Order: sequence, then C-alpha cells, then structure tokens
Amino acid sequence: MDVRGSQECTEVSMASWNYASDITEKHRKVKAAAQLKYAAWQKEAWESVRKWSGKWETLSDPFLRRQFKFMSILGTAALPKQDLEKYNNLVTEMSTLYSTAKICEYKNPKNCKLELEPDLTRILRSSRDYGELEHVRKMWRHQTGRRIRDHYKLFVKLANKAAKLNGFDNMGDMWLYPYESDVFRSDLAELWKQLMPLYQQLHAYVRRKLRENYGEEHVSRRGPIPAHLLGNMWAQNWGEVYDLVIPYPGKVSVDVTPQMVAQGYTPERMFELSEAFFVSLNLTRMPEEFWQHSIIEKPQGRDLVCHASAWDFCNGKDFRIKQCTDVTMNDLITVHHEMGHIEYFLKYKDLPEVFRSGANPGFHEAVGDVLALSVATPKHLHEIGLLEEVQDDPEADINFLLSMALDKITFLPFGYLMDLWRWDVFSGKTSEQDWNCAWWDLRYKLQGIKPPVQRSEYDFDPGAKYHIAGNVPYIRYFVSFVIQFQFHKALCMKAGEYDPLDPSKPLHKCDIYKSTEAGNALGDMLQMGSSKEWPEAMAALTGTRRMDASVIREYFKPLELWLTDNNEQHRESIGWETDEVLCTS
Ligand SMILES: C[C@H](NC(=O)O)C(=O)O
Ligand SMILES: [Zn+2]
Repeated sequence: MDVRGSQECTEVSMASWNYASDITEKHRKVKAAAQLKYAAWQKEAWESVRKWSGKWETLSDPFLRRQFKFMSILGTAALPKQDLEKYNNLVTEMSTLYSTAKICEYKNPKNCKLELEPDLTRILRSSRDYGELEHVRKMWRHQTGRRIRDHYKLFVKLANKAAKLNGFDNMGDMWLYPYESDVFRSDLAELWKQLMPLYQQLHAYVRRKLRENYGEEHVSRRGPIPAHLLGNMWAQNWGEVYDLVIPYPGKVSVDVTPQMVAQGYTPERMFELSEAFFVSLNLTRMPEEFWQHSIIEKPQGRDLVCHASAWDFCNGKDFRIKQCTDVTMNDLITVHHEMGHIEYFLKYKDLPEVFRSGANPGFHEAVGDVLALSVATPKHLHEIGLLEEVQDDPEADINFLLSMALDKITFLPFGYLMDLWRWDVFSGKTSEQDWNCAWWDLRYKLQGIKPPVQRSEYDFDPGAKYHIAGNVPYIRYFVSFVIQFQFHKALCMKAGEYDPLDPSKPLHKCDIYKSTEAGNALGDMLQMGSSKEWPEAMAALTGTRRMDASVIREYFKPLELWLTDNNEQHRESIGWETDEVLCTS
C-alpha cells in the first residue's frame, strides 16, 4: 500500500512550493487542483485500508498495526469535494492576505509599502519610539486580522465538519491525535503550572526595566506590560529588547548581530555555518538539490510567503528551506531551526511514508533548536569568531542566561495560549462574538501583557499571527521549548559537556559541537520518525518517557535565583493586575 512517497504527494508539495514562493493566480489554480487530486488519492488509499478495519487491529506485527492505525485517519480529504475546495481556498486566501499585507510608514503616510519581513520586524526590534511601535502594531492588525475574520468563521465550520467525518468531536481533538495521549492537555497544564513562577519573576524584572526606560505613565508598576514595547510583533519572545534590560551593562554583549554585520555575514554563510554544526555531529550534509532549489533570501519584485519553512517533497531526494533571511542573530537561530527539520526529513526518508513525521510534532520543532542551544553559548560564539572574548564570571553568566530567557521563557505562555484559544474556538466553548476578547483574556492572564489601544470584536488579533492565518497548529512549539532542554541535557551528558555533580559544567555552558557521540544518539532517535510512540523515542534519547519541566528550570536556576533576589531588592510586585478594559465585546 505504501509507495515510495507517492507521485501525488510530490506533485502537491511542488505546487504548494511554487505558490508559496511566488504568489500568482496561475500558481494558486495549479495548487488548488493538485490539492484536490492528492485528496482523491488519499481517499482511495483510505477506502482500501477501511476494508481491513476490524482485522488490522489484531495483526501480530506492531509495525504493520501502527501503519494501519495512521492510515485509518483520512484528514480533511474526508470532506465532500465542494467543501474541501472551499476549505482549501479559505486557508490559501487567509495565508495570502497575511503574507502580502503592507502598512504605511509612521512618519511618512505616503509610503505604504512596509512589509512584515524585514521592514516591520526591524522597526519593532530597533525603534524605541512609543508612538511608532503603537502605529506598527495597530496597522498590522488592521491589514491582517481584521481582514480574515469572516474567512475564519467559515473555516472553523468546515474544519469541524472534517473532524467529525474522521470520528473526532472537533478539529482541536483531531490536532491532538498525533500526541497519542488522552491526558495530553492536563500534562500541558501541569508543565505550565511548573514554569509560571519563573515566567512571572522574569516578567516583573522586565516590566521594571521598561518602566525605567519609557516612564511610569506608559509602563505601570503593577499592571500588564504594553505588548508593543517587547520587540516582537506578537510579544512572543522578548530577545530584541535585551539592550534595555541587560542586568550588567558593560560586559561583552551576547547579541552578536553587530558582529555578523561587521564581518559581512550573508544568508548563505549563515546556512553553511548551520550545516557545518550538523556535520560536526556526524549528522547528514544538505543534498545538492537543497542548495539548488532553496530560497534563503527574499526575492525582489514578487509576493511570497516569507514565514520561514522547511519542505519535504516526498521523493527522498528533494528537501528545501524557504526563508527571507535577515543578517541577525535571531535569524541565525531560525536557520538552525529550519535545518533541524531537514535533518529529520533526511533521517526518516527511507521509512514507510506514513512514518515520515516527527515522533510527535513537538519533536520536529525541537531538533534545530537543540543545536542552537549550543550555538548561542558565548563559548561557541567565540569559537566561530563572533565574540571577541569569553568572560567567565557570574555577572556575564546572568547576562547570558537572561538573553536566553528572553527567547525561551517568555515564549512559553504564548506557545501555550495559541492553541488554548483555538481548542476553545473549535469546541465552541468560545463563541464567535467573543473571539477577540477571549484572546485578550488569555494574553492578559498567561502573558501579563495588554494591547496599546483598547480592542473590540471588530478586530481579530489572533489572525495577525502567521500560524492562525496559515492554519498551522501551535502547541508543538510549547512542547518543543520544554523537551528541547531534555534533549540538550541528554546530548550534553553524552558529549561530556555536562555533569550534574560538577559545578564547573552547568547545563547552560554546554556546547555539543563536534561530539559524534551526541550526534549519533540524536540521529538514532530521528531515524525512528513516527514509527514508535513518542515516549519510546523520548526514552531512547533521554532515558525518560515523559515531558519534564524540571530540566528547563535547572538550566535557568542561577537566573531564577538572581531574578527573585533582584525583584525583592526593588520591592517589585510579582504578577499583574488592572481595572482597565482591554477589549469590549
Ligand atoms: C515559534 C514559531 N516558529 C516557527 O514558526 O518556525 C514562530 O515563529 O511563531
Ligand atoms: Zn519549525
């Protein structure tokens, strides 16, 4: 049944790639037709599997049983043709509106060509003008969320119809199927409960530093932080305001963006640097086709989906990244993230097609980030010439850990709430007239942030984020940000870079570069694809079968102690409160 990566899969991937990298009506038509053809092929394959239902469950070979289990879920191809065509068009239209959105410049309303990448990303990273930041955030939401709210209404209806045709109550349940656990949601709630205290300490510290920078009239002592001051369009990580919050200024800065620019780094060099790290671990070099067909710089003169992505063309040969790479440290980390996907594709390409995916979607998001945890260390940045010296003192350590926390800890509540909101929308717990205010309830409750201007139900702020417009599930990133530290710890032990009993080898200083023991262990887990249940893949690499928040807390322990002490010294209140109405329904 399972062919070497069906021709239909290659065809629909190619048509989707052509559209995503060059948004034209012609490419859209070809993609829509290929999607319907692929769905017809999937439905045919599913029909022949269904003939076995009631029999395959008793097959003695677990490998075969698992293949049938996965093939018995058809997905959205179960929709009647017209519904599927409508569903596909809605998703394509929403992600196109998002990817082609442009806004006018704050100080020059005649220039209305500003795009998210790189224009708005750069402004949000570098501007400290309160009014400009507020303008950029508000106008982006007018051009994206507001314009797709109606699409989203019909999308939710069709998505739930498809879920029901697959035997699920709603699409939120269908999205959780690959995690193969009926306690998964409560496991996630437990992880967040364990991590929230650290987040709240970091939030209190950053709020104080931003208050000192912008003044108490903009950043109150006890209230939520205005979202547009956090350096990122969605306030999903705060690394870009590192310069405003550095605990010990005057130390060597771990943000090596200036060094990368000064040394004439190009996107090509960033990709070669990333590949060199993977190869140093005895992992796989990028194939020739990768370098021929990938898009690693934003092409001029055409619209495309700039959000970075990694592509598997189902033929065991053709794998690509599409990324509008900017020469920044943030994008160097993203390059590793995307190349981690390619490594996974390469490692499981000879498995039956149904097993060519991550042990669960969180695993796929974690691979590249694990390597980036080593790359980001001052020791590694020094080794590759991006940091002039390594200062091995407690203050430099706190600076480094804070920069890592601004990316990894600040992300956790956002990574969790994105699908908390969507699960409630799919299940109907959040009704359509409350969509936007339910979003802000979660943004306030979990992240302790607020919108710069009051929101209403004319807005659709979730739609201002790629993964909602483009219909990409998001809990995979929350899972990744927890398990990538478990993987990091296991690999660091294999590399001899971390010893729980040796204080001179703390987890946050580990760099697995050139360790083939670590690389082989990681490669062995990647080779499993989704042929085994994810706790088995987790145990193969880390020795434990569960997601475990204690590892990320161990990594940040020195910082957590420092933050708690620093907040006490400044008598900062931990947490947030407000009587402001953030959103009117
Ligand atoms: C964290 C997630 N990463 C990704 O899409 O690759 C994001 O960018 O929102
Ligand atoms: Zn990813």
